[in-house]
Amino acid sequence: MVPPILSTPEHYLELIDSTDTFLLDCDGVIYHGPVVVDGVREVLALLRAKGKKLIFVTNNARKSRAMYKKTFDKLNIEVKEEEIFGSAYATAVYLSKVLNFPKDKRVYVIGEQGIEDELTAVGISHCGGTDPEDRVFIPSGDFSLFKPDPSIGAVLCGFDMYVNYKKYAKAFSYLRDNEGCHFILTNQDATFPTDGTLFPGSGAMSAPLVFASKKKPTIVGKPNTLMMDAIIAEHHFDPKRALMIGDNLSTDIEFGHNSGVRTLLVMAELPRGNRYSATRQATSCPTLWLRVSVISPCSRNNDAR
Ligand SMILES: O=C(O)[C@H](O)[C@H](O)COP(=O)(O)O
Ligand SMILES: [Mg+2]
Repeated sequence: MVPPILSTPEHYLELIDSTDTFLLDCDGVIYHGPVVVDGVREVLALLRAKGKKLIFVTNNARKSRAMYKKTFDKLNIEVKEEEIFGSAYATAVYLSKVLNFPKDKRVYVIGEQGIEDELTAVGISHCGGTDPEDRVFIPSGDFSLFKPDPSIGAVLCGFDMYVNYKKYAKAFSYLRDNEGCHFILTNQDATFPTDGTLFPGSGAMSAPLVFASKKKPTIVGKPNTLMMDAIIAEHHFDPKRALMIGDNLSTDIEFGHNSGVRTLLVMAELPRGNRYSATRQATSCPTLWLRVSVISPCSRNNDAR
């Protein structure tokens, strides 16, 4: 039986032997911004040598799977494109395979290239996103720009460093006027770990739209099981012999618990020496030491919430 805190090599080997599929979070586990966590390459090589299935599960919707593949190559981390499962890809799969999004409708995107590329890849028409027309400030008080567009069948919001009032007002008007317009978030992370600290995440970018529209969005990414359903449909693994490794209690660890998958929480030493709680995400410190707690779904039932 794997103990809750792993402290000996035998504990780690027992954990590895009891797991066929490793679901690995990216930001805060594999890397912190441009810095690869110490020891990651060696651990991934060990798991591959033992014939383990590796799936890289990120809520970060800025990149498509192809873009992530280029990132991993640049960081000299061996990953196949089909092993990458980002929230942009999962959302495109959800729109095409679950919603059967109509071909004569378009998705209005608040987000970046990753979302646009994944929607295009599944044949879904979209607008907004990186369109320079929307990456502008409008003359204060000029609302003449906002015309109805019945072709919009969904508003999709993800990480967008160019978010602005024009984008929010367009998205809001489609949610307000278009009957049955879907409201979807790739994910709702509060913060994003990079550059030695935390910055506003996707959830902080979609919050104004959620607040103004008073609509409850469908959220595809972790901790929601929509993402796990899509991963299992593609990779066919046994959740009971899988392990979700993450740095964020409210996304990664909750994701494992919601899906009946054991979880492994990694934490990080802060540059200033005191330890992060994982809910605030690990930070830039490149050397993560694994003070690991393995929480299995069954033990979760006994956990005090
Ligand atoms: O704000 C976001 O989108 C997320 O914080 C961020 O990208 C998390 O990525 P993950 O830890 O799931 O790889
Ligand atoms: Mg993370």
